Amino acid sequence: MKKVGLVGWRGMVGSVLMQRMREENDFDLIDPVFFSTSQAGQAAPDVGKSVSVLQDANSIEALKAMDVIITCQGGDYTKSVYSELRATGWNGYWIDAASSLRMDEDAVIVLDPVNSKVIDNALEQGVKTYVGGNCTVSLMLMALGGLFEKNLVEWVSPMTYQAASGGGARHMRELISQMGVIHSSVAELLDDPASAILEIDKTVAETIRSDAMPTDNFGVPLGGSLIPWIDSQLENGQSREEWKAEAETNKILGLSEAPIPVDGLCVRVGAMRCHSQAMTIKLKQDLSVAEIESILAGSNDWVKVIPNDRELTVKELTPAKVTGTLSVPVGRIRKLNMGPEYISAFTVGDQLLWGAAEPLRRMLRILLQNK
Ligand SMILES: NC(=O)C1=CN([C@@H]2O[C@H](COP(=O)(O)OP(=O)(O)OC[C@H]3O[C@@H](n4cnc5c(N)ncnc54)[C@H](OP(=O)(O)O)[C@@H]3O)[C@@H](O)[C@H]2O)C=CC1
Ligand SMILES: N[C@@H](CC(=O)OP(=O)(O)O)C(=O)O
Repeated sequence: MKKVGLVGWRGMVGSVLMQRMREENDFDLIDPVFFSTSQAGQAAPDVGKSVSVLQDANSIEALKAMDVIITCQGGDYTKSVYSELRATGWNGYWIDAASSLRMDEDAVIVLDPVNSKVIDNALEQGVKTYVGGNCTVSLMLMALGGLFEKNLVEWVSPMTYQAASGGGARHMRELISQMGVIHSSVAELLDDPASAILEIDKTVAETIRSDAMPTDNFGVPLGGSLIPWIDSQLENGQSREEWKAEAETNKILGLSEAPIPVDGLCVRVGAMRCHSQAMTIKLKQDLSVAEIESILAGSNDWVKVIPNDRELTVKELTPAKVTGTLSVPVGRIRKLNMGPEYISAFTVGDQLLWGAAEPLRRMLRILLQNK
């Protein structure tokens, strides 16, 4: 059995990965070794078989003994150990959730329901480094994969509504705390049916702007508001999150020589762990909505086309419905007034599942099948 080192397994993305690996009995197929940067020597998690105590995730010697390493520990960890580990001649498979290696020439971005051919090619060529894509990009491609596969997309402009979880566990906690502070500020007024709505609104606005709102993680209020910037600022005016849309989409699809333009604005909203995106798409041909829906629905087992109907849309195409599931609904598909090749679409997906953990465990499965 392959020795598989798991780093970052107790973090937020790592916990979702562990949950999925248990559900799919992945541990039956591997000899797992758990690592930690802070708890070496302590007991490893229970995965239904005997495992050693936690190993030191910074020990190159211990990492070198692995056939495969899966890490959800973050970019700083990758930067601190990856090159040193490779420099020793270690030729194992490195599977990573962090963005640091994504655009490296020697790395492939994995999203096998969309790019299994790119992955198969890379395996044949001996590529040993596989990185999960940015959550927004992976979720867009899970939804629109069929149109890309048939080379029907001239360009896409995704406008995103990204959940708090994209910032990490502390950001999720902060969002809920912010909501609690807002509610507490008007709880008595809410209990009184005769209270004036403008009084409630004024108190809420004052609370959101006040020091009572916990903002250590987001820097500004998110609850009752939104943040139209995600990640760092680039010189061309894009945010880094927006830059990833085109760069990663084309790398995932293997189109870097003739890239498809993908650009839009990324916005943080008060959802917990589902990213949503409203997309304007220019197609290369005038296709009927029925044809488009059929192409999208046929592209993988998780995409689900929601007819452009009010009742169905408000029930099926929301973070509340999708959270914690692998389903990737896409709807609001209609022709736009700009012309017959212009369509809209709206998609929702759990950014911790398809956006982070799931492509990693599936890459491990591909490796295990391959050898
Ligand atoms: N958040 C997201 O949406 C996405 C994140 N990623 C990538 O995954 C990386 C990890 O993200 P995320 O899972 O949010 O990070 P977390 O902060 O939840 O976990 C990272 C590490 O922090 C350490 N840690 C310290 N205290 C605790 C604690 N109380 N509970 C759990 N872990 C603790 C653990 O390492 P140790 O055991 O060594 O102490 C853990 O592996 C990111 O840096 C990013 O590169 C990728 C896609 C999406
Ligand atoms: N930046 C994403 C989450 C993330 O971790 O992205 P990446 O894996 O590209 O760093 C968000 O905030 O929603």
